[in-house]
Amino acid sequence: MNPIQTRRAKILAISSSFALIIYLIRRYRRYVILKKRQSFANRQVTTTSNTPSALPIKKALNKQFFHQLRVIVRILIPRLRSDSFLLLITHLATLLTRTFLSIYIAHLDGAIVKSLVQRNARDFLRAISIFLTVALPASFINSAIRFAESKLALAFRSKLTRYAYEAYFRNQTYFRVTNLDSRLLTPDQNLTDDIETFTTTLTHLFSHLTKPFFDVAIISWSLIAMVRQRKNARGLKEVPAMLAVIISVTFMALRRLSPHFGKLVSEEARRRGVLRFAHTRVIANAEEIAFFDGHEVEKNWIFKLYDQLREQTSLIITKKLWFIMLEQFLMKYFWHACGMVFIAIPFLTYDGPAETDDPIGDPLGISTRTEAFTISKNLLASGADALERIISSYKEIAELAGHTNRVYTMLNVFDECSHEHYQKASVTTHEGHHEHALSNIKKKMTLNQRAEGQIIESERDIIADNVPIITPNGDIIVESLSLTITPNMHVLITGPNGCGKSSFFRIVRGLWPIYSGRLHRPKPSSFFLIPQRPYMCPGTLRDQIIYPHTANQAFVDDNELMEILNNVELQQIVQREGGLNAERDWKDILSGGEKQRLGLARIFYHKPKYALLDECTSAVSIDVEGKIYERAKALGISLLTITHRPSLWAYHTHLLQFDGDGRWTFEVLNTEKRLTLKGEKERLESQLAGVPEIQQRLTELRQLLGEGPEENGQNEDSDGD
Ligand SMILES: Nc1ncnc2c1ncn2[C@@H]1O[C@H](COP(=O)(O)OP(=O)(O)OP(=O)(O)O)[C@@H](O)[C@H]1O
Repeated sequence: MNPIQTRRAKILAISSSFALIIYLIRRYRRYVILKKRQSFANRQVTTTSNTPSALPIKKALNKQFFHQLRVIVRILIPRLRSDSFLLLITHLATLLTRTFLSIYIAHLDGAIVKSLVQRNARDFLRAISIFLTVALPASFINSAIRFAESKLALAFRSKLTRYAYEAYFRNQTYFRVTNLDSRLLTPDQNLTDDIETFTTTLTHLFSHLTKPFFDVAIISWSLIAMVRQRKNARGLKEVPAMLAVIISVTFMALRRLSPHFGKLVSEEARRRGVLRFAHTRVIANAEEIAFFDGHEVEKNWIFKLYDQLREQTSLIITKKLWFIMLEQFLMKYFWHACGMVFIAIPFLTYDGPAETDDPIGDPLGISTRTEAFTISKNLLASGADALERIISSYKEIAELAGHTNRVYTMLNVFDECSHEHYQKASVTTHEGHHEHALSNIKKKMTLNQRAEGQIIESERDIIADNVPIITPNGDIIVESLSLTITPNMHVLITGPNGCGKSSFFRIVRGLWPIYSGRLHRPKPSSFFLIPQRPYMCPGTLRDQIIYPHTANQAFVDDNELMEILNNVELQQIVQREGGLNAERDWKDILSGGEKQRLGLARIFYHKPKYALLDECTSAVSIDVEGKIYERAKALGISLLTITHRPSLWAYHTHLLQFDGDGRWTFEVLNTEKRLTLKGEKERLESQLAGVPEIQQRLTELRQLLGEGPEENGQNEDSDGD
């Protein structure tokens, strides 16, 4: 190296180190500021809104992102011999083959140009035929890359979906995430859209990053090999350092100016989920909305949600406009100019002998130079393209961080809910005001407290020992409940609305956690709940009766099924609907009373120890209701009934009464006495109901007779005198 070159290299090294130090200092200052802001924000947030969009993307892109990605990748590729790993290797192989083919084609292109400059028709035809021969496998490889990418995305999606569904349906997690936890607003969207978007983005990014890395490595090696051949050209040795500086400057500029795409797309996905949820609600409640002509309310709400989504999408599009412009300027035009300068260096600084293998046809070596130029230009263009993809994938990585966070949060919430660790935010309005104003609820438990009550499996009895009834929001409905229910009891449960009757069932069945005390109860299959609106599952009439069994698990034949339908006076629908194997949309084609009777048919099929009947005969006529109760009792099923109908009192032996203020009584039910008391109460009520009208008439009569309000007695007295 001559002294000028040495000085130049020193200046370059010092300035690069200086730039690096300044960059590191600025990054550190930025990190400190961000940390301060974050801790301040944490102090401000009172609710536990753990939605992925609330996470700062810078944080998500660092340690947290890599941790989350590692956890998910272990699910995607559980073993080296799994199908997803084999597909990954196939995908890598196609990408690598494509890179080698690109280099080969760049050289072939150079040979074609050289033969043209030399006016050598034979070489030209030979190069063209090789080009066409190579085009065939090259086209296949191009298509194979997409094929392998799509197959890999599908394999990843299937693995993750299977894993998530298993977790979702384990330990009643599907109930817990929506009822006992508030971290996932729309688990349906997490399970479908989010998984799909995540796996597609991941595989796309994988090929978008892997191929450019191969390209850069192999093209650099190719270019270096070409540089080595040009021993007489000056200024080529500085090219790698100059390249490094240009690439770092571009990367730093883009990173600094890049909007927070991860946070932006995560928020967009959240808003999309909320919009879809609103549509689902309209479909589920279409009949009620149509009855009230309430579509204006729904329409306005859905438009509002759509506008919020549109605003977010529009924001992303606008941010992308300026960012892509910057990207294009730096990586297309600026790099192109730099590339041309680098290519020009060996041509302009060459001072060796004439480069030609054909001193007669091309004494100045023009064809060789043109060939070298074409190859270098093609290689540099491919290299620049690869680098552009690596750098521009920064925003895709940021987006991937957003999707990763959503999927990871979903899996984490599923896992925690299945282990009874819940996080529930207090209910707030959009403005952030607390909405809870239940007048009859006296106390509120600290949210997110661990459920420390004991559940002990008993042989037959239900024994509650100081068990509180606490809603998932932390409202204490009953502070302590202690009672014993044995299978020969039939318990009537009454009390005002919202006093905790249905909640008692949820506690007994184990849907809500028990925060203290002890609950002895038989195994869950000993209970069968029939709600006011029984769930009609998809499938045949037979499936409705034996739910949740499937046809394969059914343990009764058709005659017995007809007998069961007879018990609920519903045998006529078999013929009407076309047999036990008829498939219908049962939710829509049956009347309210028929659905309730079909629901009740299930207890005659399953014959549980305890039937939990939650106002499930409100649409059934009183005589049929009575028959059903008698038949169920004859089968030895213990009935726990929530009802407001006195007609059902006669079928029960005990009464559990809540007063709505947290107090309760449990006693033997004396139906006759109770009916007498009720009759007397109703008589007095009807007498009292007439009193205001009598008083009103009396006032009118006094006015007509010209008597003052207090004159009545006195006047009569004076008349008499
Ligand atoms: N999933 C839930 N999350 C939070 N609070 C709930 C939930 N379900 C019910 N609650 C609250 O628990 C209280 C008791 O509800 P429950 O359903 O037990 O009432 P109920 O006595 O059966 O009333 P009704 O006669 O109207 O059916 C109510 O204040 C209700 O708002």
